[in-house]
Amino acid sequence: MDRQKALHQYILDHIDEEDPVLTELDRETNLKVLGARMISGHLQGQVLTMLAKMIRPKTILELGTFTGYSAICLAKGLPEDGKLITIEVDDELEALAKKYFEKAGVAHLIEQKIGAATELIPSLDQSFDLVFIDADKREYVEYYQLLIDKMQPGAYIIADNTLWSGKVLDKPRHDDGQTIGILEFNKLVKNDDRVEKVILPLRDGMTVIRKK
Ligand SMILES: C[S@@+](CC[C@H](N)C(=O)[O-])C[C@H]1O[C@@H](n2cnc3c(N)ncnc32)[C@H](O)[C@@H]1O
Repeated sequence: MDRQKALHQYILDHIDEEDPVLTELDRETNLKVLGARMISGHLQGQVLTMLAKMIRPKTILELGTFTGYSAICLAKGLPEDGKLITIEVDDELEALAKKYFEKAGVAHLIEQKIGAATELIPSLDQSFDLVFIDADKREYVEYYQLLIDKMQPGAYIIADNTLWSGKVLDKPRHDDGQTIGILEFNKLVKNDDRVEKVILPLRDGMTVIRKK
């Protein structure tokens, strides 16, 4: 085992164990769903739960449900009267995610919406204490622009994959819309004086943004 992998294993050995329901969800996702590597996984999931418990949101919006792993982790930080709305464009994932929301005992806290995030966000007539952006990398800038004005001071956005496998360091090919999207998003956030921001070098990079 190389040193990086050994350290990762050391971390896993010294944090809380994964909820067995999440282990089962991870396994079923890997067996049945294309693109299973997109799932958050134990370390990132645990960080999301911890951040949600620290931020203590009453309302959470997630863009990019996939099979529901991160939604469950975030919902664990909600109070009993809290609510998480999660948006996913692929309707074939809805039933699997719902099954695990029920198994994890958080279904009553979660509302699933099926459709494109940019079309659904404007129809949401509430503000959110925490937003987790994890949908189409080409659209991160648009998601941010649709959401940031509606957010209250002290509200947070967490954006996933902001280091994009290190591709942020290289000049992107002109047809690589995802890398271009992430680069533009990172630049926009860096230059936006309305927010405080930090990039956590966790997994594929996670930016934590706080509205001032
Ligand atoms: C990286 S995965 C999300 C992983 C999930 N948050 C987790 O941690 O398990 C991205 C998801 O966003 C969805 N997606 C892509 N474009 C979208 C869009 N325009 N609107 C809503 N969802 C979208 C994809 O279908 C995919 O399921």
